Amino acid sequence: MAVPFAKSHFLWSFLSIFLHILAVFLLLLTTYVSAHTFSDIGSEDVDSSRRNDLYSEILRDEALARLNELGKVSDADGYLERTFMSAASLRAGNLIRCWMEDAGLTTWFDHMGNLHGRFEGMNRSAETLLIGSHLDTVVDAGIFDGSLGIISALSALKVLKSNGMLAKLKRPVEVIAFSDEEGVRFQSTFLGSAAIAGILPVSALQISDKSGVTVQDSLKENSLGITEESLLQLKYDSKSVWGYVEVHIEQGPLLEWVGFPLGVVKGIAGQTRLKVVVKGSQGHAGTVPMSLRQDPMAAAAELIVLLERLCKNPKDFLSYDDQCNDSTIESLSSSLVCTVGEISTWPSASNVIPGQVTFTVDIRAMDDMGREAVLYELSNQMYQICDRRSVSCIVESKHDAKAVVCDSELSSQLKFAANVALKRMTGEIQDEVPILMSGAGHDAMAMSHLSKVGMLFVRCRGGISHSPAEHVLDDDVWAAGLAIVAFLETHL
Ligand SMILES: NC(=O)N[C@H](N)C(=O)O
Repeated sequence: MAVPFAKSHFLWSFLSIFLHILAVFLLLLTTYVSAHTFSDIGSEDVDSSRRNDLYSEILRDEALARLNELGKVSDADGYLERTFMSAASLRAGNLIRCWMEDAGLTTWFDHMGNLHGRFEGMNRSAETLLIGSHLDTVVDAGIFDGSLGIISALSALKVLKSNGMLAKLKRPVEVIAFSDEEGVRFQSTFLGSAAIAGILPVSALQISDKSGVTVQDSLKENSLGITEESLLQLKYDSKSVWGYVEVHIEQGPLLEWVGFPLGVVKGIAGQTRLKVVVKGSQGHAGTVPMSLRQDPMAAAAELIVLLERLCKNPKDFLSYDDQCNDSTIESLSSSLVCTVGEISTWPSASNVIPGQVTFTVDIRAMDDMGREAVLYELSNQMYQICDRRSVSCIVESKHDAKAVVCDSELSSQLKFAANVALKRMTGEIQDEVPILMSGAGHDAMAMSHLSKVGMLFVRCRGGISHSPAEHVLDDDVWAAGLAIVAFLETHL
């Protein structure tokens, strides 16, 4: 009996050892196979595991709640208006400041009313990545113009804070909420970004608004005493800046047409703003014969129609001289736009021939030479009209910015980030992110004097902007935030 027992004991021992070896082998094999498989899939698999949680609470839900909250911070009842240094602008700044701190940033207001939020990252002496947009609005504005760029940057940084990556940023990142981009109060746009870029002349401090308050006074009223010296000190050292990035709603219909939530901006049209004052002879509407009138209103009407004619048909006058070649004329014709958006008369009564009419002129084109040629022609013909009508015309330049070409490398990085964001959202490789030109002006124009600039556009409904009807889809707000997260990840 003992022998079979010993035999079976031996067999059991053998079997047990064999099973142990097999188990260890299988374990090693599984470990090897899984390790091998993950390294093959790499980041794509990380993306798919994240797909269920792409920080939608922060990048979409909270961002939208903040955009709506900010959209209620207005100087007017019943519509949105926030102009440079107004009470609502200050309230908006304080609100954004809380959100900057919530994202882990150190904050301060500078002497031009810009709000800064900065995170030093792992190397505080490395060049800083600046991200920004503006907190001011036009009159009767939508809630996305400007605000979307600030909120999406803060949401993206908050995501990095929440997943522990903020501290791993290789360079300082600074978000700037610029105090003035629209130029509604003082007509001179980019007061905030131009100061930081070092291109705001000290004379800008003496520009007055309609009630005679100067830029300097408006800052002083809000305890931001600015002097010529402190203005000059606002300029950033270009060596300390890595680049400037801005997210903005497209304000045009192209992305909607092509069915894409995000686009990369290739360049921004140059722009000129003028104030035209036409002075005539004020009189009685019932007694002054038509032949004796020096009516600035009729003159202004003729000047406005002249502007429209020049801008609709630039070929008609540009082809007469040597200022532009065929391709310049072609590119000018496709991008030239001119607008008279504001007009006022004095004394403004139905039974009085006005004594004075003041109106604004806004001219934009991708081609600076062509825009200058339009200006030249306009002023020539304008003075002939004013002479013929015996009225005086004074033209004051309020703003002039040359067209800007965005940095190609930075644009490629933004394009990559946009593609990564859209892939993370949809799980699919998307078509190429569209490349667009911007007819609207942006702080990036001023910032291009300081560093390379890049911009991402976000689709808006019907291309509508500068209107309360401005609308961006919830998921497009999310896509913009995710694109900035993906862009920041390249700085980890
Ligand atoms: N993005 C904008 O709407 N910017 C301007 N202020 C503009 O006039 O284009």
